Amino acid sequence: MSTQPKTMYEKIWDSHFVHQEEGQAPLLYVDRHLMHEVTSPQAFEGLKLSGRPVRNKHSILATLDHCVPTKMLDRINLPDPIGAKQVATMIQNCKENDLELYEMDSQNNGIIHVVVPEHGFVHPGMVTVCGDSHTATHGAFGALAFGIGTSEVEHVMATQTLPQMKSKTMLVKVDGELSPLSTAKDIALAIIGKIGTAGGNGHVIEFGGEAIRALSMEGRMTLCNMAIEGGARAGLVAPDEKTYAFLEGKEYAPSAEYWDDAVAYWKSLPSDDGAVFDTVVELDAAEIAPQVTWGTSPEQVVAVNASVPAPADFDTAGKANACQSALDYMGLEAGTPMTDVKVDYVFLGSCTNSRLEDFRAAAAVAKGTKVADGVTAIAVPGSYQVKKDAEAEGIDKIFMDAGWEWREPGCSMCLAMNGDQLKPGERCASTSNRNFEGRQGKGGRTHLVSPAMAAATAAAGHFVDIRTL
Ligand SMILES: CC(C)[C@H](C(=O)O)[C@@H](O)C(=O)O
Ligand code: SF4
Repeated sequence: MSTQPKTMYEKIWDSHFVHQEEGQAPLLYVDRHLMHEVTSPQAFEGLKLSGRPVRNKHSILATLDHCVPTKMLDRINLPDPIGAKQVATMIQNCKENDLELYEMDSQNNGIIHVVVPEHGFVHPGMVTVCGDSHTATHGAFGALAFGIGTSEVEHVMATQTLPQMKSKTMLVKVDGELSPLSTAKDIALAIIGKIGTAGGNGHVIEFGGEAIRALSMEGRMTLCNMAIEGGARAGLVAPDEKTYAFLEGKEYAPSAEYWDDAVAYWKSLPSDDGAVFDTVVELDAAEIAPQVTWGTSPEQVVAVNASVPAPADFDTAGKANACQSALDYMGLEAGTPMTDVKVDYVFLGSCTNSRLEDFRAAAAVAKGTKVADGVTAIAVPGSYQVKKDAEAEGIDKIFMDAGWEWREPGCSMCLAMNGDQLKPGERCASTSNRNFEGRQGKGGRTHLVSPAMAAATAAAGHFVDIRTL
């Protein structure tokens, strides 16, 4: 019997396909359902109105992250009434449905895409959904993980399935060796710079190649987190020894009794030799310099030693116009070296770059420095676990000695929903994933960078080519 070689996406798809009604989207089985306070209230409401119970409460893990202030006193008494309502509603909904929720004062609390891996909740081969676009993060484990809308959240809660059209497959192959000062964040930005924010439309991306295999699990999470910014439905990295080692012993990982069977199954998941992808993109890791975005879309990105581009540098009228409007919004002049661009704020955090590895990389650069005059720098761990681990290594002290603020976990200044935000016109070096207009506060200007780049920027007051430090 000859079997057609399959991609990892096709294998996960086939093993989760439940049914397809004539003329309708296929139904996929959902293994894991992640939740936060912003996108679930109407779903619970709908479920209640239709008198349906949650089908499998063990498939759900919830946290509070988006509306959560990162200053301790504000967490005790939430200053924003809308955020307070979302938080209270989430607590109530989880109580009523007997769901596990990492409340604000729990040592498990943090950003959903940071706490879920910490507990080993998502395993290779699982279909994982959440009412949040950065669910793609969990593709780092070789899980098919993607964001869904609120009505779909209700559908999954009620049925444990999701109507879903099959995506095309894209292989992004990054071979060669990354320079020690470039990171997974730089790979992600370089890929988006190459394919554009619509480049992955309609596709699930599998990241492969030597440079991806060489990444830590944290690095793979950073990369998959940003797959969505390249337009893809999801990002995937094949599971390997690093994946198994990361999961082993974690609370929701398979127990010792089932471990060998689980690993044997996970080993069957990587794309077969000869599997055909609809699209293939190749990059050379050695050519990826530390990146910094200059515009209002993640594809508007350059190497830190380059200059702000001009509309004439782009080959389509659409891109030239987008360049001009980005320059206007960002208050930048074409031709300015990126390293001359001064910042007011530095944000180290978000589900892209707020894990221990990110804090170590930033602390290595921040150590012995002082935040430049006029700059505010905040370090926001992705979870209490990260905070605790970082503090055990003295990382909090390194940042505070350098004049940074050391905060409680949450989405924080990744998006302006919790009190952490820029004032109009302020410019920020940010380790998050989106630099859209107003993303970090109305009129705020965001430049996306890696953690080490953020730390160097805080000390200098302007962007720095960390390769010259
Ligand atoms: C609030 C939520 C729906 C949103 C998302 O889907 O990504 C947020 O997490 C973001 O990063 O913009
Ligand atoms: S940290 Fe940012 S990108 Fe991640 S879930 Fe929160 S708001 Fe979304």
